[in-house]
Amino acid sequence: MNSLRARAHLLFGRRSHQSLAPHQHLSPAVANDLVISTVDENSGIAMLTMNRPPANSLSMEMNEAICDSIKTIEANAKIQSVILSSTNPKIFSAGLDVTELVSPDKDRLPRFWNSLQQVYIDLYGSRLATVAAIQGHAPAAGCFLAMACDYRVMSAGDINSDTKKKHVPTIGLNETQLGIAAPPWMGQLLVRTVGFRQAELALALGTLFPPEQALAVGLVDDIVPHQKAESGEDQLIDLLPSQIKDQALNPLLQRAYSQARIYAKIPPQARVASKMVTREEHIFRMIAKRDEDTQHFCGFVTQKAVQKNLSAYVEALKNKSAKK
Ligand SMILES: CCCCCCCCCCCC/C=C/CC(=O)SCCNC(=O)CCNC(=O)[C@H](O)C(C)(C)COP(=O)(O)OP(=O)(O)OC[C@H]1O[C@@H](n2cnc3c(N)ncnc32)[C@H](O)[C@@H]1OP(=O)(O)O
Repeated sequence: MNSLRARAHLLFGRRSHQSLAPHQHLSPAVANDLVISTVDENSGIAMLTMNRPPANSLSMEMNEAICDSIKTIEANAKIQSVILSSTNPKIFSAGLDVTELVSPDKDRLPRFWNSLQQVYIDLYGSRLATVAAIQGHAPAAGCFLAMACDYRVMSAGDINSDTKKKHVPTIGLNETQLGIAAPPWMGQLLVRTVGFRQAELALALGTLFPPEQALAVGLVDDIVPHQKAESGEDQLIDLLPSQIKDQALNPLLQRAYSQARIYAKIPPQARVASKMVTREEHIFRMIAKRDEDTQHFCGFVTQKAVQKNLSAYVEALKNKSAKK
């Protein structure tokens, strides 16, 4: 147990981040614009709210802001749990910023990929208990963010009171639909989350699961109907950043908060040591294979056929948005 604790300290206590990250960090002020951090030392709970309109897509700067925010919260010994949420009520994260992938700058592309690897190392390997509050869509790397957390709660969707249209969020690794493959470590994370056969099917087909199906395969742990709650807790209200202060009666955030509180009450050494049991080898593998992974990614993405698919995909995204 002692040696396990020592190793837990090595991996989760000291930040691997500082010694490993081959990328520049943003100043906290900039990072705070992209990811808003709020903390409540009394409850031991923090909230990281992604705030990169329009879709919280993951640019290099966004990845760096996520890592910086985790690092800052981890440095506060009073905090044990963190909720990962979004200022956009319809999109948790649209995954990688696809504009990073099309006609990429050859110097930036590997740094961009390193920044995503760092999110894996820092979020999946965090000493904090992490709860994803998935209000809206979470495709591809958006799904990865959720899977890298310890617990996932997802909104069942809602009905627009004006148009009466139903909004149903979806989650999954849809890369094949873009003509690309999920990186091996992201695909393996899906295998560990939903099991081999479900992952094999979902990866090949690029399945985006609506909430009920996501729950059925184990991609999320809980789904929450949208009906507004009758009352909110003061502690949650205090934790919400001003951009989403009006969400105190949102049952999804309330559910995420209650789960964060459950985690915060578990003795941290025991919680962190048990988190290591399932995650340590995968974090170390990423660290060991980081350069190889970056080379594969850059080689794959810059292929002519892949660039053609990605360009067409970005064009279709823009056209879709313009038609609204
Ligand atoms: C040994 C073997 C080695 C093998 C090596 C293999 C290595 C693998 C290499 C490849 C790995 C690549 C990994 C990729 C992972 C990813 O994350 S790729 C990104 C995938 N994301 C998506 O497909 C999501 C695309 N977006 C949507 O589907 C929708 O936007 C939405 C469902 C999220 C939301 O829909 P809606 O609410 O209707 O909004 P929209 O009008 O569509 O979008 C609003 C706005 O946001 C912009 N946007 C959306 N998504 C992105 C994005 N991902 N990146 C950048 N921008 C995005 C969209 O263009 C609109 O913008 P404007 O209003 O036009 O400004």
